[in-house]
Amino acid sequence: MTAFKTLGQFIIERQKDFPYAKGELSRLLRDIGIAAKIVNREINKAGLVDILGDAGSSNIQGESQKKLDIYANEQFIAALRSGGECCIVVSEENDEYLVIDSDISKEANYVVALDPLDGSSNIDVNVGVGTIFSIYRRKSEKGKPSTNEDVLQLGTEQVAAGYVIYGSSTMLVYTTGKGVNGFTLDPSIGEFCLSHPNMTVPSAGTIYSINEGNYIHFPDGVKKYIKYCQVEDPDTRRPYTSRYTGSMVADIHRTLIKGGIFIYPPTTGAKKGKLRLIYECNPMAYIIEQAGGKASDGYKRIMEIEVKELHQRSSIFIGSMDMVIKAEEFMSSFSPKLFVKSFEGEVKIQ
Ligand SMILES: O=P(O)(O)OC[C@H]1O[C@](O)(COP(=O)(O)O)[C@@H](O)[C@@H]1O
Ligand SMILES: [Mg+2]
Ligand SMILES: [Mg+2]
Repeated sequence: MTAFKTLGQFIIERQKDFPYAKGELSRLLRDIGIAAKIVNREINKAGLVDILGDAGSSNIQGESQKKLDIYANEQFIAALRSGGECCIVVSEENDEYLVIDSDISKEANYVVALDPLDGSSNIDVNVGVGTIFSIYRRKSEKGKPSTNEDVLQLGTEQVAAGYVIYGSSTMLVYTTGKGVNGFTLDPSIGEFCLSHPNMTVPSAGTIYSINEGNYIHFPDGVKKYIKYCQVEDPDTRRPYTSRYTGSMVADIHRTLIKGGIFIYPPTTGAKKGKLRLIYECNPMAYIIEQAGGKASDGYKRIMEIEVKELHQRSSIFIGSMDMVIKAEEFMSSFSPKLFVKSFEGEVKIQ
């Protein structure tokens, strides 16, 4: 019987990659793993406990919050608070950033950005959902008040990022800038075990993932790229197949393993796309880049996009290197940046 390395063992072992490490990041990743297990337990019995459906409140983005959004948010914040390695939390479900004011956290080094429950529209229908996290070092001095500088950092400043997918099995996938590793939760021992070491995304794939229901609102570059994916051409293994779950975590996880491209473009209703830069696009971009793939807004590298607001949105083209490059070519040919700037007006002309 193969003895699998647990997440805890792996984290400690990998600490040697960071000569000056004092174990803070290791403990922080441990805390995230604990919260993921607690949320997983509730998701697994969602239909039996009062955790499905709307919470009756909405977040700053005007989205109605699901009970599981709130529950997951509370569990992750509680685990980060009791673990003591996190001083600030940015969450999709909190309008402002949260300063963790416990004594031990005042001396903490790390800022955590969270999408506590990703794929909320799929909760009640038992389709895979997830949690996304991103970790930064604080910029403000320890013990001093936190500032916007702490939370509005470029994606390139991430020290770690990851996601949990609550699917047919529950997995935690993360990077600290030295490759990507995946751990599967073994419910019989309550441990995440290393099941997918050194994950890499194939440079080419045959799957494209986009909500085609918004087709008429897409910029020409995206419309043309979709047409390109659907053309018969065996040499380039086209037509590609279409897969879209409505949960970014599930679509990115499939893309990481099988290759492909996931696109959430600007639309007339959302000129900057829908997904949030700090706790959805940047962490996923870090993981996919660390796995050998690419992530941009159709023009610019996601992790170099200036962060001005907590819940700032960005369009995203992410996945296999060759496919993202091809999609970017279509964007620059048919939706040059200037064009997109005045996108709303153009729709009427198209
Ligand atoms: O229904 P749409 O517009 O295609 O949007 C689906 C996208 O929205 C999201 O559900 C947004 O995330 P949240 O569920 O965390 O708000 C993504 O997971 C998913 O990729
Ligand atoms: Mg999300
Ligand atoms: Mg969410």
